[in-house]
Amino acid sequence: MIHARGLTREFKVKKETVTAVHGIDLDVEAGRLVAFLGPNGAGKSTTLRMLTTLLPPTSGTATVAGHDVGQNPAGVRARIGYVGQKNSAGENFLVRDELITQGRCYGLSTRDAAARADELLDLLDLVPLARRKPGTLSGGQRRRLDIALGLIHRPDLLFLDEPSTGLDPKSRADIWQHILRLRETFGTTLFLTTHYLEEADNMAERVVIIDGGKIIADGTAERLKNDLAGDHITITTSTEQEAATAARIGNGTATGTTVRLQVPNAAAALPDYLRTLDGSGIRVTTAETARPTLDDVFLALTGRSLTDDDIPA
Ligand SMILES: Nc1ncnc2c1ncn2[C@@H]1O[C@H](COP(=O)(O)OP(=O)(O)OP(=O)(O)O)[C@@H](O)[C@H]1O
Repeated sequence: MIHARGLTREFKVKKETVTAVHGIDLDVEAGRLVAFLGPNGAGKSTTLRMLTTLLPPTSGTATVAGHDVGQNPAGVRARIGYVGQKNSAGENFLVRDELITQGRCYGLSTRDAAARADELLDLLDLVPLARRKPGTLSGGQRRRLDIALGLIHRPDLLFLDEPSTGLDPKSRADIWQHILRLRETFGTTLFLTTHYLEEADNMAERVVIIDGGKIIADGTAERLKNDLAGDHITITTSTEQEAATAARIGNGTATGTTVRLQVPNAAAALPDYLRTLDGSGIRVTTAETARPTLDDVFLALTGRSLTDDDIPA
């Protein structure tokens, strides 16, 4: 569904050249749900804009939904949907009429556009709001309308830029339910950016991480966490001196009386570690194990946290 090779985009800023995206290779199979993650300025939006034909690449190629983005941008646009961060509905028409107008813009007959609008209103639980103006909808309802607008022409592939950002936790969960439902119903391939690592971890089948314009990790969240981050053991001791010794024994780090170690399998390693500490006369007051997060993956790869800059956790 997406095949990109050496995709690169440079921007000239005064006399300097900023390479926003640097030689990306990417293949996404039909029907997948892929989360595209990275810190601010990593190159996510620029990649999305190239794949959706909004921005020409400086070099490299991309075939999206069967068409080359450079040679046949109209062909690409006919087969993809794009839900940006800004609301795409206008203010003048009622919700259902917005959808019908969008369908007409894509060349559907009025009858087809109306049938499709009704199908999407139903799928996205917008039926009770069909006769309201978009300006009167809540943030979550508006986001659902944006998704419906992106789907009006039955695209094979839907790009979503931060679909859940700015919504309260309940609306975020609700948007995800709808995203999963539309995938089940239409088999649409979904490629989305998100700052919410937990959502990417729980929902996406595949996670692609970009940093400095380059893809630095690509795989299932489970595989990335197992291969690149590993589990954690955290213990506390009675004194800071004991913590320092326990950290040395376990090859970990001590902060005050807390010791943290990274191990491949924490549940298996913890009993041995506790026995060793006991043998060295160290009194452990608490012990716990934790599975890694996608942030641990990013930290292992770059030495930085994905949540360092103003990204919500
Ligand atoms: N039109 C432009 N002119 C100059 N530089 C740009 C332009 N668009 C993007 N950049 C730069 O390219 C880099 C990548 O930006 P991009 O918007 O793709 O990042 P992002 O990962 O989407 O970030 P965010 O999460 O903050 O939206 C950044 O350094 C940005 O400043």
